[in-house]
Amino acid sequence: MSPDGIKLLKTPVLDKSKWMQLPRDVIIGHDALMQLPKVCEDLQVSGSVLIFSGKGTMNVAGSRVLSLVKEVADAEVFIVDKISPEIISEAEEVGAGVDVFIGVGGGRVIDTAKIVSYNCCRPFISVPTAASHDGIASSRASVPVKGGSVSLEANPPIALVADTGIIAAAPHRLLAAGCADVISNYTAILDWELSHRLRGEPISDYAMALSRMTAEIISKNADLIKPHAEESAWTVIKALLSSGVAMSIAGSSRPASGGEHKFSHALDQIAPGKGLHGEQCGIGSIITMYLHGGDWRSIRTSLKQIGAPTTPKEIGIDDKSAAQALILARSIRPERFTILDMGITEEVAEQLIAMLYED
Ligand SMILES: NC(=O)C1=CN([C@@H]2O[C@H](COP(=O)(O)OP(=O)(O)OC[C@H]3O[C@@H](n4cnc5c(N)ncnc54)[C@H](O)[C@@H]3O)[C@@H](O)[C@H]2O)C=CC1
Ligand SMILES: O=C(CO)COP(=O)(O)O
Ligand SMILES: [Zn+2]
Repeated sequence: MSPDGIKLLKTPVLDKSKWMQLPRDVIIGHDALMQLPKVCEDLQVSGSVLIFSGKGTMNVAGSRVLSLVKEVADAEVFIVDKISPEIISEAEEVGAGVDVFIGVGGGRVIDTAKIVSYNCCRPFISVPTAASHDGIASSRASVPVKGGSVSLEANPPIALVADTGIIAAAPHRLLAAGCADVISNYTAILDWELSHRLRGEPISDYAMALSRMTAEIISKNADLIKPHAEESAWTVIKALLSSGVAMSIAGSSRPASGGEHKFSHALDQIAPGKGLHGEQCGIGSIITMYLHGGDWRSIRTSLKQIGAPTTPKEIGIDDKSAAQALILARSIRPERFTILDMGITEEVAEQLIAMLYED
């Protein structure tokens, strides 16, 4: 039985075999970056290292990572200014023959490092500079493609090095987005259960339980998530790690990505560069929780307490575009069945967006 008492169909176990990959070394804390040479030693990293970083995150942490890694190996830098299949191919050419990859930055940098590492069959180390997304330790990489987005199998990091000093110093908007990405697990799970009931899609009770528990921890502690506090960075990083592990257990992003994520991917098409991934997922989650008949107001309250946006207007997106994204969502990854795939008319989409502004 599922926690809500619903009888769930099980996949036959006899012919089942599963390979889960999880991070080996996890270092979270103040000045964790300084542990990098030791981590490299522990993992027997020597030879050549390619560091992926962004233009901004190079200054935040990339340069320090470069000099620390140079103590134990030859290291070069590849700057990732966006994630795309073309950039990934280019990075793979540069990375051919490299022993280890390190991703230092936000979600796009880390996903690039992760997918290149997988395609080059070499390990990667994740060094998030912000707690803005739950891909810091997952085994999936999200890549935008023409007309949508794909979730690709990738290497989870062999090590996660999360420096809470750096993460706490990042703009609060990024931390709040990470919390929203995790809170949206509530509706991702509801969508997964819906697809299980309607389509017979296999589910994982463990991945669901871990994902739900992670969302609960962030929601319950919403009033304790404060800007630029290292304790808050700790709490959120642990949640992002555990949400990533849920994805690795499931072997897909299903426990952490449902209709609210399809809505976010649709917004990336309709209004690119406005909201952060987690912010968009949080707004989507209020809507899909309403459609599931759940407590959408409490999702909204938690997001507000944390300082995450709850309306399209707050992220510079007009309501009409947001309503269009609710409709477009079903054409993104149609194989991922969610509540947004059940048919939403233009009129209903507009009403759902208007609801976000209600007291
Ligand atoms: N693979 C997975 O399982 C998952 C992947 N994702 C993907 O991750 C991406 C979203 O990640 P985000 O980090 O929100 O976006 P992002 O990588 O675009 O970063 C957002 C912005 O924050 C900046 N930034 C990062 N650290 C900073 C710091 N310390 N100080 C100042 N600025 C800093 C970046 O330079 C960038 O401008 C999306 O592409 C999404 O699809 C999201 C969740 C899970
Ligand atoms: O963002 C994710 C989980 O938070 C997973 O990404 P996808 O929506 O690309 O599968
Ligand atoms: Zn997400």
